[in-house]
Amino acid sequence: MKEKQSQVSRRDFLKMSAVAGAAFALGGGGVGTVMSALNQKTASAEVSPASQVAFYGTHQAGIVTPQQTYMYLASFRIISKSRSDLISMLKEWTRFSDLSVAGGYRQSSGNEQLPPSDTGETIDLGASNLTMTYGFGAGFFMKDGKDRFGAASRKPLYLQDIPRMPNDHIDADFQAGDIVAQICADNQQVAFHALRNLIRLASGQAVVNWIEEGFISAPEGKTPRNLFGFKDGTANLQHQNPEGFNQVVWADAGEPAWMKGGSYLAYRKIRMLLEVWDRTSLKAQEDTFGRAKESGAAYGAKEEFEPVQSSELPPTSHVFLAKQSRQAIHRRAYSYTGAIDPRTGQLDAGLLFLSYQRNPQEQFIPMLRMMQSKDKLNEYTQHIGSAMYACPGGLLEGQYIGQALLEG
Ligand SMILES: C=CC1=C(C)c2cc3[nH]c(cc4nc(cc5[nH]c(cc1n2)c(C)c5CCC(=O)O)C(CCC(=O)O)=C4C)c(C)c3C=C
Ligand SMILES: [Fe+2]
Repeated sequence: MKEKQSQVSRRDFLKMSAVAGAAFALGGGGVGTVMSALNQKTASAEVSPASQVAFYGTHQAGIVTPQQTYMYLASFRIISKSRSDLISMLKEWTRFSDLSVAGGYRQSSGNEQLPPSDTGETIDLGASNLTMTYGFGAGFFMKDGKDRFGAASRKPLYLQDIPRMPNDHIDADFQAGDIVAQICADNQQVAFHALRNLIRLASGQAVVNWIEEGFISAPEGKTPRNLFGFKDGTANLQHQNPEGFNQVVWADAGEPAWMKGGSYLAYRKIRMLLEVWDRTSLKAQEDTFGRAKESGAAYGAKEEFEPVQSSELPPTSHVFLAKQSRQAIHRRAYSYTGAIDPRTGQLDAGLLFLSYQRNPQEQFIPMLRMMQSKDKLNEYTQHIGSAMYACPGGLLEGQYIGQALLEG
C-alpha cells in the first residue's frame, strides 16, 4: 500500500488552493479563473510513501485496498443547476484528494485577513493510508424526470435503487443522494479532515444528505470481528486475486466507457440488536452464522479458511443462504456506534455493510432478497439505510473525478 504521487500536481495545488480558499471565503465565483492564473509552486510536508495509497490508476483506491481502521461515508446532494459549476467542484475535489492522499495540506495565501486555506488538523499527521473513493447515485443521471447534467445517456447498466425488501426498516426520508464519498484512513483525524474539506469545497454546489462513521480493527493479517464478536470478511479471500477481482468486482463489458475498471457499491446500514444478541446462547449465535465464534471455522471444518460445506450448515444460517445464492461479492463493512436510542434505552450500533460487485442485479440483490426473507440473522438486525452507487474506474493524472462520465 504505497506509492508516489505527482509532486507537480500536489505542489501546484498547495498554492492554487490558497487562492481558491480566498475566493470561496469572499463569496466570489470564478474560482477556476483565479486558480488557472496561478503557477507558483509551494513545497509540501515530507510524508512517508509507506503510508500512501495511489489516487490514480486503473481502479479507484478504497475498493480492493486492504481495509483501513476508520471510514466516513458521506452522501451529497447536488444543489447547483450549473454543469460547469459542478465540474469546477469536481476539479476542486480531485486536487484536494490528490493532495490529501499524499499527506499534503493546503498552504495559506499569507493574507492574515483571510481564513486559512486548510483547516489544519492534519499538519504533521501524514497520509495514514487515506483513500477517497467516489460513486454516483441514480439521481445523478435523472431526477424528477430531468437530466440535470447531461449524463442520462451514460447511465450505467445496473444502477438502480435497491428495491424494498421484506424486512426493511428504512427511514422514509432516507435518500441515496447524487454522489457518495467513501473516505478511509488509519487515522480518524486524517479521514475527518478529508471529509470536512470536501464539504467545504462543495460550498454552494452540493450539500450533505448524511454522514456515517465506521471503524474496524484486527491484528495484522487477521480477519476483523463485527460487534457480534464474529470474524467478518473471511470469504473475501476466495476472490482476493486479480482474476477473482475481475470476476467479482470490476464492471463488465457492455457498460459505458467511464465504468471500465469501476464497480457498483451496495450500501446497507444495519442496526444490530446488541442487547438481544448478548442474551443469546453461544450455540444459537453460532447457528446464526454456521460458523464457530472463536475460530471462525465453518460448521464441519476446523479452521477459518477451510472450504464451507453447505450440507453441514443450518438451512437458515447466514452463510448457508449466502452460498445458496451462488454469487460472490466483495465485502468492505465497518462497525458503527451511535448514542442510546431514547425510545428504547438500547444501544444504537451495527454494521455499515458495503459490498462492491460488477453487477449488483445479479450478485447482490437476489442474495439480499433471500437473506431478508429467511436469514436467522434477521432476529438480531434491522436494515435502516440502503443505497446503490456506480463508482467510475480510476483516474489518470490530469483528469478530474467524473470527467469520463460528464464529458464521455
Ligand atoms: C446481502 C448481502 C449481505 C448482508 C446484508 C450481510 C450482512 C451481515 N453479515 C454479517 C456477518 C457475517 N457475514 C458473513 C458472511 C457473508 N455475508 C455475506 C453477505 C451479506 N452479509 C456473504 C456473501 C458472506 C460470505 C459467505 C460465504 O461465501 O462463505 C460472515 C461469515 C464470515 C465471512 O465470510 O465473513 C459473518 C460473520 C452481519 C453481522 C451482517 C449484518 C449486520
Ligand atoms: Fe454477511
